[in-house]
Amino acid sequence: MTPKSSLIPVTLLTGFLGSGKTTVLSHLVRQPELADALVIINEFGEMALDHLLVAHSTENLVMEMSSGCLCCTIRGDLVQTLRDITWRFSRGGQRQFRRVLIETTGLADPAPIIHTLMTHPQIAPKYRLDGIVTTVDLAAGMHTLDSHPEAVKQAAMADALLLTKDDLATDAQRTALLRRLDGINPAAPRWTVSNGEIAPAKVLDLGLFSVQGKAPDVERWLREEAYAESAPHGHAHDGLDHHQGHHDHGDDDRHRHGHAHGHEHDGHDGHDHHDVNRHDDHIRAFCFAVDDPIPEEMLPAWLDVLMAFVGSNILRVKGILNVEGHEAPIVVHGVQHIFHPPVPLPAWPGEDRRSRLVFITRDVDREAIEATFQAFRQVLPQALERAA
Ligand SMILES: Nc1nc2c(ncn2[C@@H]2O[C@H](COP(=O)(O)OP(=O)(O)OP(=O)(O)O)[C@@H](O)[C@H]2O)c(=O)[nH]1
Repeated sequence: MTPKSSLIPVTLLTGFLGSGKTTVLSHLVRQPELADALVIINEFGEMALDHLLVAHSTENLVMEMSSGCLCCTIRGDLVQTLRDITWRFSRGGQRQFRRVLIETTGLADPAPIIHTLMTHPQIAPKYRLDGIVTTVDLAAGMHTLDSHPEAVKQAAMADALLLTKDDLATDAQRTALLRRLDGINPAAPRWTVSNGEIAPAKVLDLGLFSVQGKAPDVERWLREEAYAESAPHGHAHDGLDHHQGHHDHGDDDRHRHGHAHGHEHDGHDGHDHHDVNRHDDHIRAFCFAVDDPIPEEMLPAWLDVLMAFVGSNILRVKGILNVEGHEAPIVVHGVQHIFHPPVPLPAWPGEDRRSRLVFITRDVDREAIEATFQAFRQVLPQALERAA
């Protein structure tokens, strides 16, 4: 099997129509860190004029023009392109790029593209998803999220959020949007981006594995603390720790968006943290931890049932698991009903040996997920005993 770190990392740049993807891309491709990147623009319908800007700045560019059914053709074209580029962009048998950046059409649901990367028999063995980067327009974002569920999904699935057009946003727009993003995606770092200017390091190597083969940074990847409740919560008697919902805003620079208002002042302005779902985005973000090691036979059974019944509404799940009989942790990562094969890590990243899973779902509450977990935990030993 190819080691994870040697697969070609793919960054997905998504965001609603006009939210600033191409502007970000035009900036990124000019940076030396991206000299070894191949850019695929997955455009639907008419080519936007501003894409020519990108085309002038790099030779490593593939334009895909799709028409037909949005999700089917985009997926098919992408498979074709990802298959072809390894020989199209090779010289003397050497591949001329080390990473891929895909700009998706603003209307696309990112899930099918991610599934292709994770499961397609010719793609999954060569590529790995490095991260989903989503642009959100600070001025028009609220309206877009209200009107387009796919834009909510793009924001919910992101590993990093790029907040664009700060110069056009009023304080009220900015505050309202940031608060809404707290509910949709509390863990993704947010960066304010003016006219596309973003440091490549903020959008690359967002996955567990880096191009340089560095040790995986599980804490940064999981960001479990971002899901912690603002009010302290006692340790639950059922062996699960419950965290739901909201940013602690940290004291790192992940939220450095250049404004002291709003985002940092949550909880002091009359809104409590339950308010974050008031727009009825149906999005839930939560984490739960399990104290005791999980029986090995329980894990696939539980995940299978969960995925079968609510998989399409589990937008993202990431976890580090303590599995019985394993010294080191096992990492899992899923998008909707598709799970990456579990990856064993060489060692625990810190003292905390609990299993921790973070979920971003649509209309699936923490309680439902925990109830299935508890049910499996109680029923499985009995079932195994009976079968013996
Ligand atoms: N004022 C302002 N305009 C911006 C900024 N970033 C991008 N724009 C403008 O917003 C418009 C849309 O930006 P694009 O980068 O084309 O957006 P896109 O998401 O690629 O759009 P589609 O390809 O249509 O999905 C362009 O006219 C940009 O010049 C910004 O920070 N401030």
